[in-house]
Order: sequence, then C-alpha cells, then structure tokens
Amino acid sequence: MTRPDDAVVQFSLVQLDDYGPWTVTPEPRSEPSLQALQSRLYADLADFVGSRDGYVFPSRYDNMIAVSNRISPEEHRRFQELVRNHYPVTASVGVGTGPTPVDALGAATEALQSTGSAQDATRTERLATACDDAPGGSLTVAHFDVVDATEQYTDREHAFDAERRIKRAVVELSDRMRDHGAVTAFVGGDNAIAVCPDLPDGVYDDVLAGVRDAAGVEMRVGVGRGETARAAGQGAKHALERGRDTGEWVTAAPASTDD
Ligand SMILES: Nc1nc2c(ncn2[C@@H]2O[C@H](COP(=O)(O)OP(=O)(O)OP(=O)(O)O)[C@@H](O)[C@H]2O)c(=O)[nH]1
Repeated sequence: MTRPDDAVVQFSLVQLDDYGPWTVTPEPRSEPSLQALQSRLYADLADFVGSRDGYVFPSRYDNMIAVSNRISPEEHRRFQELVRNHYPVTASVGVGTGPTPVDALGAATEALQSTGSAQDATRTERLATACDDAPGGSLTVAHFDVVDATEQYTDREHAFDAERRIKRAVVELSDRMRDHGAVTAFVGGDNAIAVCPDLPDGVYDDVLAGVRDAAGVEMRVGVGRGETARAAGQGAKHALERGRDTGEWVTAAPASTDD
C-alpha cells in the first residue's frame, strides 16, 4: 500500500509481544528486573531511532512510540532483530503515516492491532506497515519546559509533590495539544515534547494559557521545523534557549538536517 499524498509524518508503535503473560511466567518476575529490562530496551530503541534522526518516547514502555520519518521497513526489521538477539522478549511494530501526528500514530496503532492482540501468544515480531515509503515532508517539533522549575519546585517542594505538579501540567498540555492533532510526551525533568502539525502561533499562546489556568504551572515553548524529527527538535531546543533569554517563546526557522 502506498502512503496517502498528504502524509507528512510517520510514526512507529513498538509493542512487546505477549509481554504481560511473560512477566508472570513461570511466576511473577521481580519488579526491579522488569524495570531494568524495559529501560534497557527503551535505551536501545532511543539509540536506534536517534541515530536515524528520529525521535522516540517511552510511552508505557511495553508500548513505545517513535517519530520515524525516513526510516524504512527494512530498518524496522533490523531493530526487531536486535531485540530478539538481546532480550528474552520480541517486539512487533506498526508503522503509519498521516497529515497530522495524531493521524499517523492512529494509523500505526490500527496497523499493529490488525496483526492480533498484544497478548496473543502466536503474534511474534510482526511488522505492520500501511505504506511502502516514508514521507519526506517538513516536521514541526515543539519543546516545552516549565519556567523556573528548579527554584519554584525542585529546590522547595516535597519531591513527590513537585513530580505530581509537573506531570499534571504535562497531562493538561498533551490534552490541549491533542485537540490540535499533536502527539505530546513527557521526556524527563520539566520537559515535554510535542510533534505537531503546522500550527498558527496563537495556538501555542492559547495552550500555554490553558495549562497555566488549569494546573497553575507556567510553561514556555520553542518551536522548530525540519525534514527530520532531529532537525526540527534541535531547532526547537535552540528556540527554547532564545526564549529563556528574551522571556518570549520563539519559533525557529526551519533547521537543516545536519543541525
Ligand atoms: N529531557 C530533557 N530534560 C531536560 C532538558 N533540559 C533540561 N532538562 C531537565 O529539566 C530540569 C530543569 O532544567 P531547566 O528547565 O533548565 O531549569 P529551570 O529551573 O526550569 O530553569 P528555566 O528553564 O531556565 O526556567 C533539569 O534538571 C533536567 O532534568 C532537555 O532538553 N531535555
């Protein structure tokens, strides 16, 4: 199947095969060892996708999300092979494209779901791709962070309360960005990254105001565009740094792929 003409973004949904039953076979496995396995597998996915100029989000760890523009089906198979060779579990992958990140992740989800249940013992290492070439258009990445998180929360509040406050703000943020077709993920510290359609600046202003009203947390954003998630994301990071200096949030000019 070829990809839709208006596709600008490709997402890959990586899902561990039959992982739930494995975690309790022959008896429940120790939680720290499961956490270590999940973290290592995520680190390998981040290296694999990052070295191909994509972006990756841990999601629920048994399901992980990659922005995979320009990463071919053959390369996805190489990642599946890596997992098989290094871990006691295998991974299936759904790949989807669409005009918005929400559409593309939806297509990846449907492709994967069409191959069978996450807990089907006979579903092993499926690669479900709804397209035979990856889109090469321009991507938008928005990198958000909390203003003065260290001084206001990290250095003052109970660690658990600081965590809850920041996570609550990110939930508010991702709900609002989803309404605009963006997929947003918490990426650590006080940071969240959204892969977005091309949105007017006013949308970011409204979203930041909405998060402030709902969660009482002030965030800023840098926005970058580029032909890969890496290029767009680096542009967003540079824009965020400029925003720290000026107090305004900033949209970066399209970044080159080798930025
Ligand atoms: N994943 C990720 N984490 C980051 C990044 N930058 C900072 N962090 C994390 O966020 C925490 C807070 O850092 P900052 O955002 O620089 O600190 P701040 O106190 O909010 O200060 P301002 O952002 O300047 O208002 C750090 O301790 C890191 O854990 C980034 O680019 N990516």
